[in-house]
Amino acid sequence: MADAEKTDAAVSLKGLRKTFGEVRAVDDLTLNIAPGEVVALLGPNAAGKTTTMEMLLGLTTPDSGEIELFGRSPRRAAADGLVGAMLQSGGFLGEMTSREIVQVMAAQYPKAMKVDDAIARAGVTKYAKLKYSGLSGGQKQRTRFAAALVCDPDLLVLDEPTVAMDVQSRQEFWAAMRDYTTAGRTVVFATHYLAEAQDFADRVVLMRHGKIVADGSVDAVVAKVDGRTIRATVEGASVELLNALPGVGTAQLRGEQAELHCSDSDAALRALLADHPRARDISVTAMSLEDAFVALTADEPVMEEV
Ligand SMILES: Nc1ncnc2c1ncn2[C@@H]1O[C@H](COP(=O)(O)OP(=O)(O)OP(=O)(O)O)[C@@H](O)[C@H]1O
Repeated sequence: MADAEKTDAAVSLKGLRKTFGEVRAVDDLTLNIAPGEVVALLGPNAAGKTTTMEMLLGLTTPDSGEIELFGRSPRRAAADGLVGAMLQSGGFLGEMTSREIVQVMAAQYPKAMKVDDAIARAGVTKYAKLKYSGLSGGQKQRTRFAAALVCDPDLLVLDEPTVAMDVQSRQEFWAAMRDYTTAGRTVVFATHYLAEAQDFADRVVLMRHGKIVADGSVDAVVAKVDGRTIRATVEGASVELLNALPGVGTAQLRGEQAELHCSDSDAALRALLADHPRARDISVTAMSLEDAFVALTADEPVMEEV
């Protein structure tokens, strides 16, 4: 990205590296996020998502590289109330009520929103007077959300925000987030729920081994992986032979259920039917975000036989 554009970025990460002993958690990562973008950080376990977010927030120091949030250092941006965060690590004092927790956060910022507004937006009102230690996992998550929101930040950083929430809580959470982002705020969130990325993010950044392997809209990321998926019930097939079919990239076989990720699904289907004329329940589908995720983050071609 050009320098002129970079200074306008909500988030600018340049050449970030972080190692823990032998592990390269984040490996030369460069990423610019414009104000108003909602970005999902995706990747398998240990891809480096949390480490990236912790560096972005100034909680971990990179070995090398540069970080700017709205043209400021992460600590300056946080002190100025520009950033709200909801992380997996760290907790609150169990003896405090949700309301007290949000109040304490609000007291740190001169331009914080009203405590009751943050509590209402995060859906905490009903149990705001209960002690944090007695809350369910999902209620704790919502309290953290209220605490992140109360400084009325321009940038929200959320690490697996809905992890302990039930389906209804999750829906309410994303509805609250939509309200928040319609005002043009920037959000970076990590999730293992690809549907959340699909429904909510303008842009997905897919990480693997500390590097970015795909970056763009869901459609653009899915389009990075050629082809379609053929699913069929096939008797007497072997995964090696399915993998050897023309047009097949990777094949999985679970019992008689074959799943072929294809670069040329027409050629693959013709060959499959030639070899297995009794193949049945055949479907051919375009790649999903999940297919693209697997294809782009797998260490080895997926070859499973059960
Ligand atoms: N404080 C630490 N000490 C040692 N190793 C660490 C530390 N923090 C992270 N790592 C390692 O760095 C790598 C990246 O971890 P990170 O938590 O950033 O991944 P992640 O993508 O957030 O994973 P997950 O989806 O499981 O939350 C992992 O191999 C992890 O074990």
